[in-house]
Amino acid sequence: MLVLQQVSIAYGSATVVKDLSLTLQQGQIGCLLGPSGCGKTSLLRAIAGFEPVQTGAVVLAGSVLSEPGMRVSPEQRGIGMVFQDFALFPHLTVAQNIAFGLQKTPKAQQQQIVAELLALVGLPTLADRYVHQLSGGQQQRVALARALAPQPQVLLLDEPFSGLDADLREALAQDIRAIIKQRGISALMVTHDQFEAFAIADQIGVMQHGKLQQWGSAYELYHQPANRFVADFVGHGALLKGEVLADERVYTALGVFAQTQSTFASGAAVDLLVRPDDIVHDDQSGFTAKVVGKSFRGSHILYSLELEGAEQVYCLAPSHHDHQLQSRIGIKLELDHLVLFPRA
Ligand SMILES: Nc1ncnc2c1ncn2[C@@H]1O[C@H](COP(=O)(O)OP(=O)(O)OP(=O)(O)O)[C@@H](O)[C@H]1O
Repeated sequence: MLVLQQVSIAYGSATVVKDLSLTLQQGQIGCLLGPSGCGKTSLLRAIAGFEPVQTGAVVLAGSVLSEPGMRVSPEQRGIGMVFQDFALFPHLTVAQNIAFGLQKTPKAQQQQIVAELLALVGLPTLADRYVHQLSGGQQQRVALARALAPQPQVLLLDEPFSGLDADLREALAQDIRAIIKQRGISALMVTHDQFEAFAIADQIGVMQHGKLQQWGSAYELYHQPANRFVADFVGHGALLKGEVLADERVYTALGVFAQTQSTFASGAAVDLLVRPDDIVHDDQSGFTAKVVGKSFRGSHILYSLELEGAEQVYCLAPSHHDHQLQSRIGIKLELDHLVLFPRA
């Protein structure tokens, strides 16, 4: 189990990670998501032992690896790292790259481990190739095998797919998830791409300005975002103005809805999160909206709709529901539960 307890990281006087706590259970895959510069890589580097912590502690399987003034060296942490640019050695073969961290292991055993890992990452015949003779996806598999060779307890991956094209990223993300699960180790990955995080992670952390805004499953982030930032950052959505009525139901331009919990009292001004899949096209509905934008997504079309009163929402409709720009369509808002924020 990897535990971060109120970790802060600073470069000079600039604190770039603040009081960040999270727990990654043994065997779990976590992902850190967040805008550029929010501190994701700094946090990964601190876990790996390349940066000191100013406050708090990094604890792995009950042992403190970092605290202010103390840092176990990166080689002694039992943590493997896969970098964005793969960082493979060009003058070594695939097998030599994988064996790089095994110098204290007897040769025969090294060969066995390399063969096992090459099979695991699906490259059993490429042991003698050099890096320049491999595709990007193959290089990333070799980088993964090299990081796994010393049998780390935790694997850290910093944007491991960013140099690869979209189709390959998705396939590789699935494969890497399966490989990590097969080894039973924990992994923490940094990515810019939320769909990649959804595909690979058990738990996702959303960071902003060095702070962890929420740590939860993809489902929780999407359906129960902790705050506006997470609501906006994860998935598509719009905020609809609402007023809480005397009976605590919420009045909006698309109807009146009961609060899931009575969080907001009568008279409160709120914003209701509306996801594109919450809006359903229905010509029988008493509510209509004007089509002001349209984006074809293959099986679906994402519509931007303008309501009476100029508020905008999105609607994800099956792609045979083909409506013209500027036309008016009937819609209804179908909500399982309400996600409400106090009006900004
Ligand atoms: N070695 C360093 N010295 C000084 N400042 C640094 C150093 N490394 C990073 N920073 C700063 O720390 C902040 C966090 O950077 P970090 O690389 O951790 O963010 P990130 O979320 O990984 O960003 P990106 O998604 O763009 O890679 C940024 O403001 C960055 O400029």
